[in-house]
Amino acid sequence: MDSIDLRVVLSARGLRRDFGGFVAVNDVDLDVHHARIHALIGPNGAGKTTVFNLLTKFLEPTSGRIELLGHDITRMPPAAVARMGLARSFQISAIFPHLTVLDNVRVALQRPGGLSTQFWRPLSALDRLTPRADELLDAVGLTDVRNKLAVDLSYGRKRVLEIATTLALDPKVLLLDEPMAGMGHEDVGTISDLIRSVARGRAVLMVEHNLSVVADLSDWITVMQRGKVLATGDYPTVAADERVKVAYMGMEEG
Ligand SMILES: Nc1ncnc2c1ncn2[C@@H]1O[C@H](COP(=O)(O)OP(=O)(O)OP(=O)(O)O)[C@@H](O)[C@H]1O
Repeated sequence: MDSIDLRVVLSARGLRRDFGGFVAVNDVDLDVHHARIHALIGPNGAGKTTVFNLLTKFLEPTSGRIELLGHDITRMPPAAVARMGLARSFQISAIFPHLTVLDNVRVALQRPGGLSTQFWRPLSALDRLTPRADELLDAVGLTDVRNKLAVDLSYGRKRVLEIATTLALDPKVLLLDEPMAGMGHEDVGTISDLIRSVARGRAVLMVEHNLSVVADLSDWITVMQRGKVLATGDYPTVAADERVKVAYMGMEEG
């Protein structure tokens, strides 16, 4: 097997987070591989968002260890982890609605590490970033709306723009929070294609409720329930797991 493709870029061991007496994440092990799409799924309240918050260091783990690209990041601040190559794509709130699509990407390109936007720089100072911004817009299919205000884009394309601003950081690992939330049928196809293409050069870990998208996109799946890993494997393996079927019984598919 190809050692590069199978490289573990992000891993967690024995990850735990307590809130008062409540254990939201309990002894979670996770390995995220370069150039693979890994889905984190599970019923509401399973602990998926808390795992994301722990991996990005928005929350401190109660115990356990997290490694990014072979470095222990367990006690590192979020900005340092972002600079090392871990990016999280939020929902569309992360874009500037009254800047153009191009300027949103150019602003994103001038903030290495992503967390310290330098607002005082005039936009004209961003001119040198235009070629790279155009490349990114082309890669995500937004060239035709490059000069539109972000606020005027459809919901789906706002989400694409938001992902493009995250890709401006050229992350090694991209965490996607429910990329299909609120998407219409057409947009689901567009975003799926985009996720596939961005995963060629980096690891993608996504929380997603839409199980047909998970089945279609994921190379590997971790199923959580009540804070713990219930099952892990490829889609056919976890879909055939009796414990997973029971966990999902009565739960509506996205
Ligand atoms: N800051 C907090 N304080 C107390 N409890 C919390 C906190 N954050 C999360 N929890 C609890 O931890 C559990 C896991 O929540 P989490 O949001 O991680 O689940 P989830 O799998 O992302 O759920 P959903 O699919 O509904 O988003 C829930 O019971 C939640 O109420």
